[in-house]
Amino acid sequence: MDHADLIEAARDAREAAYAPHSGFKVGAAILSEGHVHRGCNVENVAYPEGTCAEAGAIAAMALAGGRRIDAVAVISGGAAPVPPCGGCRQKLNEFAEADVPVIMATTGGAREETTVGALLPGAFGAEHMDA
Ligand SMILES: O=c1ccn([C@H]2C[C@H](O)[C@@H](CO)O2)c(=O)[nH]1
Ligand SMILES: [Zn+2]
Repeated sequence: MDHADLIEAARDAREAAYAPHSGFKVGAAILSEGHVHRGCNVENVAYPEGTCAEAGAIAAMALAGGRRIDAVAVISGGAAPVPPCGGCRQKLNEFAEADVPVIMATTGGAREETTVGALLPGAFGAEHMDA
């Protein structure tokens, strides 16, 4: 499973996005121990209740028993690749090491790559809970 395949999985998930309020469809795919888990954004007329594609993919991973993120791909339809929102950065950090790649793509073919650690420097983690 290379990054191009993970982007294709995210592209497929994006087709299922429910985004009548923003019109902005997003798909995400997580590689976890050889398995791919996908998610799409699901909006709500009560806008804050909408959920991101990344959150959906994390939920799918957890349901399947996955507890480790090895790579993430996110795809959207705008001109520039979209990075995960702040809340999703924290959600990803729960299951990913700092060096885990995050590939951000557009349906038009643009592509950027960063890491979970670069997206959330100084993250609050379990180590901060030590008594
Ligand atoms: O990384 C992102 C950024 C935005 N969105 C969604 C949330 C909302 O439904 C729409 C516009 O913000 O895009 C995601 O799913 N993932
Ligand atoms: Zn988000």
